[in-house]
Amino acid sequence: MTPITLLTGFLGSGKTTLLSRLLKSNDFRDTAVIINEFGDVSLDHDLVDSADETIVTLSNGCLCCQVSSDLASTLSELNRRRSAGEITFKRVMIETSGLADPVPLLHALGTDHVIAMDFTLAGVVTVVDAVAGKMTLERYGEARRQVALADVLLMSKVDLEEARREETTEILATINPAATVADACHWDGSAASALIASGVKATMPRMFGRRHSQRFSTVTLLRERPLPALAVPLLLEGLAAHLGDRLLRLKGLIALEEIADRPMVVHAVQHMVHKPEWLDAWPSPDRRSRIVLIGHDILPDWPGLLLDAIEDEVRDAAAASIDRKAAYPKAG
Ligand SMILES: Nc1nc2c(ncn2[C@@H]2O[C@H](COP(=O)(O)OP(=O)(O)OP(=O)(O)O)[C@@H](O)[C@H]2O)c(=O)[nH]1
Repeated sequence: MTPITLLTGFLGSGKTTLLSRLLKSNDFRDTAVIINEFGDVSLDHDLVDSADETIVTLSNGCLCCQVSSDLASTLSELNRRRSAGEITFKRVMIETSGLADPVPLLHALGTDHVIAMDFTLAGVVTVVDAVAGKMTLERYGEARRQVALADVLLMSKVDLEEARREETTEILATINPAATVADACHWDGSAASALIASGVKATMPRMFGRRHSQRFSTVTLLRERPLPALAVPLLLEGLAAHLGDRLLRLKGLIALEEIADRPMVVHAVQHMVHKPEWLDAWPSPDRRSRIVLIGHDILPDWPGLLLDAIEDEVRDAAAASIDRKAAYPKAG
């Protein structure tokens, strides 16, 4: 039987960051990964630095809404490829979308006979963002269910605001007192392997009604032409100022005019914009900038129009500055 670990946690809590780190450890070699993203353009696959052939992306929707068919067929296909000698793996990690309700996923893992023939649930790991955690848990039922069903709760971002640790620990204890709580940054490959080896089983939940407490939507911005660097902070500021609480998550892989060979990675989680990072190289031949926004009540065309306006303004300002320099009389 191949153990499956469910890695869950609300939007931007740090699932992909944890997964990337685990996959680099020796204990986690031979892991097949299924990544589910909410938007129709997937970025996490590009941000997890690991062997491509054992990573499967399920985008265009939330796994919990179409669970039994998609999950069973993905796991069957991984199994078929392993039997055919095309890939090897000893365990499976499923990174759910940040909006996934784990209940139908756990139900499918426990009851689907196709899955049950070869796979067994080894535990649920839920990442909780210590900075945004309190507000998220108060507002979103999805986040509370992810915490309630965890075997292990991993707190991320305590390095950003250590003062939130106690408050978040108390809230987690009220929702799920039985779970082990640890810091995400200290949770390494051997701790994860120990969980899998111990065979911790999430209690099989009863299926219950409404999966998403609100209507969430995604907006994707795609741009063929690299963006001027100054457009990026202006876009992030503009989105934050106008969307406020309606913007839950933004992530992007951006081609900049000034640094063409290395894509910039931007993340924002609710009101917090994380420091941008640069990948060493483009992960695929697709060099378009792609920015995904997830939230509610976002007019679908508006972020694109804002980006166009900012891009025009930045280019006009750069052109005007060049004109001014040319018109300035040279000394001597
Ligand atoms: N300082 C700090 N930043 C973190 C930590 N964990 C994650 N981040 C940052 O938080 C942002 C979101 O992290 P991801 O790993 O992409 O979050 P995710 O849960 O996979 O996001 P979704 O897939 O959109 O739900 C990134 O900028 C990470 O670098 C942490 O423990 N400390």
